[in-house]
Amino acid sequence: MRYLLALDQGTSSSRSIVFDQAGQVVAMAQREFRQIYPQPGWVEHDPQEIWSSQLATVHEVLAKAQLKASDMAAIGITNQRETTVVWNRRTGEPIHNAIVWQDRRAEPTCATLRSQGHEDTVLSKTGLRIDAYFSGTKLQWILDQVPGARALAEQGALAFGTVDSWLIWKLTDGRSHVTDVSNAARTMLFNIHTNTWDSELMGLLNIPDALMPRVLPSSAHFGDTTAALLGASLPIGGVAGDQQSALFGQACFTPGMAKNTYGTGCFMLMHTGNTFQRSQNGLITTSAAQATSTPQYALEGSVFIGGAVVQWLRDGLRAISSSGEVEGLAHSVPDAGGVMFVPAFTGLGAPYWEAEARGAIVGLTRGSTVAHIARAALESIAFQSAALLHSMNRDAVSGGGVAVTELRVDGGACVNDLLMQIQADLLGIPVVRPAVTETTALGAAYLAGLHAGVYSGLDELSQQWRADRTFYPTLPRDQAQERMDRWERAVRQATAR
Ligand SMILES: Nc1ncnc2c1ncn2[C@@H]1O[C@H](COP(=O)(O)OP(=O)(O)O)[C@@H](O)[C@H]1O
Ligand SMILES: O=P(O)(O)OC[C@H](O)CO
Repeated sequence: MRYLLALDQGTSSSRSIVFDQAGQVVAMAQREFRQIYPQPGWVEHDPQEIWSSQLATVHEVLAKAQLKASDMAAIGITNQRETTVVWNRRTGEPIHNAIVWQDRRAEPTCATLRSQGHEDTVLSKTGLRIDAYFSGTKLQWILDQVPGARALAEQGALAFGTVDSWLIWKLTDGRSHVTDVSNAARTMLFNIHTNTWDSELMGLLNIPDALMPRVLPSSAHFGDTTAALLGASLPIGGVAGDQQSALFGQACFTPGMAKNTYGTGCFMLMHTGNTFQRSQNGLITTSAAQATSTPQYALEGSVFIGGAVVQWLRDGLRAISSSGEVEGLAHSVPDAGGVMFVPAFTGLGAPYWEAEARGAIVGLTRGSTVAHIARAALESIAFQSAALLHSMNRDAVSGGGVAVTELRVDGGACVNDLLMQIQADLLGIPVVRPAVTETTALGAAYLAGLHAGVYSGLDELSQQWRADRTFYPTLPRDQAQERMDRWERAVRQATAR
């Protein structure tokens, strides 16, 4: 039996999972690490804690699985995306904390870039909107604000990386400074047509070339771990940003295949094959994980408040004492009784892009109960996701592609059967929950396994994918449309100024 070791470095925890060749979880280990909030709107991580927590989980998972490093055919890495690390090549020391994807400090720089009219250039080359979310302006901030950083960068003394690059540097003791296309695509510095760092964008943000990692397909030889670290040297054969990795782990390899991850927020990605599909409907275009050197693309949209609305019911409203209780409470009423909940706690993401919107609960009557609010909260996750999928379908079909025929789901909230049924009813297509819901880590394991020759190709992986449960739509389409219309009216109320 050949095993694969996946390192899943997420925003709130580092995890490691050992998979067997059939893609089943053998063992898992997880460690949380510190979230650092130096100012409102700023979010940082200590790169050394990212590394030490990740390494601890690797040792722990091997012990739990009762396996040795030498039993692993390869390592796959998947990671929180956009988070930016800069370190000194000689000492290996970071020169600043990692600036996390959620951090908004670079917004003024982005506003300037937008006012200078660079939006179309950025969008056409990178598929992205100009936003502080992406790495480029975070990197620029570090070079401008850390004393001496720019001069060191120009001399070639510093290295930039997203979290995958940082982990690979540590795993290989500085011998590999690399990343993969799906992570590079999140920097706003990478041309996703040519798969190269873009000199015009690098110039626009004033980023010296010498900082940048080498970019490889997502299934490739990224380096070998130092033998002393794990007791044997292991090849790193797969790397992908976590959302693209989940798309891969869900075996969504062809145009029109899509997945939605229901976590704190929701991330929906739809594969568009080797076609760069520019969105007319508020989505972004990104590189999908690439098993070969042929570029692969996806449309992506995110919902800021997904499962987090359930956390708010628990911690803010104190209507439930654990997230799992929401299903029973919402099930205790046949519908939301006309209540609509728009959880725009931090504005609304795609496809609305309403940064100033705030949460609203509308349609309350004297008969409304906390159960109706709980049901409306669950529905809000499904409404926001449906709005994303509708935008994707419009983009895909207008670009000559195909609409989504089933939605594959994962993430912490996909265990909620009621939510999944509401989702299928709104979308009018089956919603499919896989047997293995650790799809993010599985994607990285698959990418590594392909490179190590554990798998023959994508067909084998497609055949390996198994559904746990399929939720079929039961609601007549006109009623689903009427619900979406009421949702859109509620969104307009929440965004009215
Ligand atoms: N049964 C459930 N129904 C709805 N939401 C749930 C349920 N269980 C967990 N959640 C939500 O799922 C989220 C956690 O999912 P997870 O994938 O671990 O998130 P993340 O990776 O973003 O930390 C939380 O916001 C939690 O409220
Ligand atoms: O770490 P996660 O799962 O919250 O994912 C973060 C995303 O990659 C941000 O783009």
